[in-house]
Amino acid sequence: MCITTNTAWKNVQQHALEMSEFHVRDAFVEDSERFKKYSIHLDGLLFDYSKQRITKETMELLFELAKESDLENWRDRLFNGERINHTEDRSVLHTALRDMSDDPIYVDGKDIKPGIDSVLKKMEAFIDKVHNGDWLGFTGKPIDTIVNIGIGGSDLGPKMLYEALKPYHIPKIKVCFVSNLDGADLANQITQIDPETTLFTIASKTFTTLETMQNANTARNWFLRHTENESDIAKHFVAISTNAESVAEFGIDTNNMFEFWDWVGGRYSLWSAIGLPLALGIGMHHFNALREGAFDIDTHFKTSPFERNIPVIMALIGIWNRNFLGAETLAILPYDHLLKDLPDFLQQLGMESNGKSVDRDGEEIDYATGAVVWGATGNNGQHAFFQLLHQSKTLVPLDFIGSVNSGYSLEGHQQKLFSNMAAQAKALMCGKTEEEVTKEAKSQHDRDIVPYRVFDGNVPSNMFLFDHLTPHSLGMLIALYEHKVFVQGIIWNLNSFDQWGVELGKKLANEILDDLISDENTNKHDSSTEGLMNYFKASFMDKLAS
Ligand SMILES: O=P(O)(O)OC[C@H]1O[C@](O)(CO)[C@@H](O)[C@@H]1O
Repeated sequence: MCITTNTAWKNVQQHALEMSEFHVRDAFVEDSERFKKYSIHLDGLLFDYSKQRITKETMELLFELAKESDLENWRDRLFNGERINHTEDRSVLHTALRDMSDDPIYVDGKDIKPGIDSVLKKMEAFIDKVHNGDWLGFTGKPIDTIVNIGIGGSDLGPKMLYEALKPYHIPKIKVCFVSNLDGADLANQITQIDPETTLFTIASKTFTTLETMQNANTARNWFLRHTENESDIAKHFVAISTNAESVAEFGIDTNNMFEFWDWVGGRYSLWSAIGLPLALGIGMHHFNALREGAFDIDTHFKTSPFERNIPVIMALIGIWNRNFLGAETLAILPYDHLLKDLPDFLQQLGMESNGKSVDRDGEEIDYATGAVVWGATGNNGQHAFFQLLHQSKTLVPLDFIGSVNSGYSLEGHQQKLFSNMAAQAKALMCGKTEEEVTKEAKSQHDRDIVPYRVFDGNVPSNMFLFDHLTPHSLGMLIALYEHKVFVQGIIWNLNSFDQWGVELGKKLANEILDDLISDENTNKHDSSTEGLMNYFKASFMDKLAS
């Protein structure tokens, strides 16, 4: 099935040509109701998409596109646990992990809800023990530091949320995250922790990931340098995985393993036991509030008509910008310091899911898919990269994310922060015409530099404005993006839940490592790689020798 030959796709394409002269600034002048028409208020969240380059007709055509892709049916298949991740032959059921209803959810004829509940209960009991000081380290001291070792989906979500929920931190527990294979990451953490009071959570769906296994082994060796008794590992290492066999092989008692399942994708796993370090850091009740926020969005996604369905609208606007206006990237700009790691999290979610070039049927596609997702806290970005957003010829759609109220009460900050976010969105939309700049000129110099001060504007943005940043609202936010990515995958006719593109590099890294540590020159690789390896070998040996 080639989606670009479908009627709905062609209609949007034709419409995009007709929209070439459209400017959002003018659309607001022509329609005083525009903000109201293109914003949705849902449970403490204002989603405003009025600054997108869209009209009523654009949205109607995009909704048609969604219908033509059979989205409703795919949505049901997702929630019902069908094996829609066909290349890995798996269901995709992260939504089951936060399902607060009493309804069963079946995989292979078996209700998975009791298993989910049992792991949640195990997490809760464990967290209680740690928080109450009943889980003791090898010298009898209670645990006060958690070090999570994991990477990708086994790191980014819990880490981002732990930072984002700083006002909710349990004061006596500190949670750190180690992900990078570079020894600098673990080494820096190790200098700050006490083996007697530290608990390592080794988080890996597969329990084979090179980075995580290397860091976990190094952590275990470091720990064993402080105790003679190997059985003390049980008091300081727990595992979060789907792979009990490898966990046992590593030396962690499987009683200290928090299980999850192959129907949870890595980048969608924070709702599972992968959330354990987060729940240890903020408390199980706040972790549950996060799950509830996501469940509310699942319900919204399942039941709202497309015209009022936030993730569907987010997805369609993303497709409009990517495929019909030619935008190659999407910038995520949190105007909330605590959300500084959100762009990294959304980067994996969007790019690992939809960075594909064959469709569900394995056919090469001729249209653009996942945008490059990037970003940083908006206020800092203003003084770094916003120049390009305002005045270059590259179109960069933006998602602004902020909250009305802050978890901190420093006077004067919050209103100024909001003013900056609103000002940037406005400047990017309205721009500044030559006429306006000329009118303001007071001197000959001012008149000479008019062209440098003109802004085209018309830069499309979404605004996500929360009343408060809470576990519940963050659960909503993440679920919105998850479903957005899902909808886009359906319209692009992709499998959003595999990630074969990361395999080749992993395999080659192992091959290169084998050759790097061998004394012989194998000359197996291309000459560029050989050149690099030889340079590394020579310099590395020199260092060891010196
Ligand atoms: O949890 P694991 O199995 O260690 O995998 C970590 C990450 O590695 C990836 O497989 C990509 O390399 C991600 O999809 C995943 O989140």
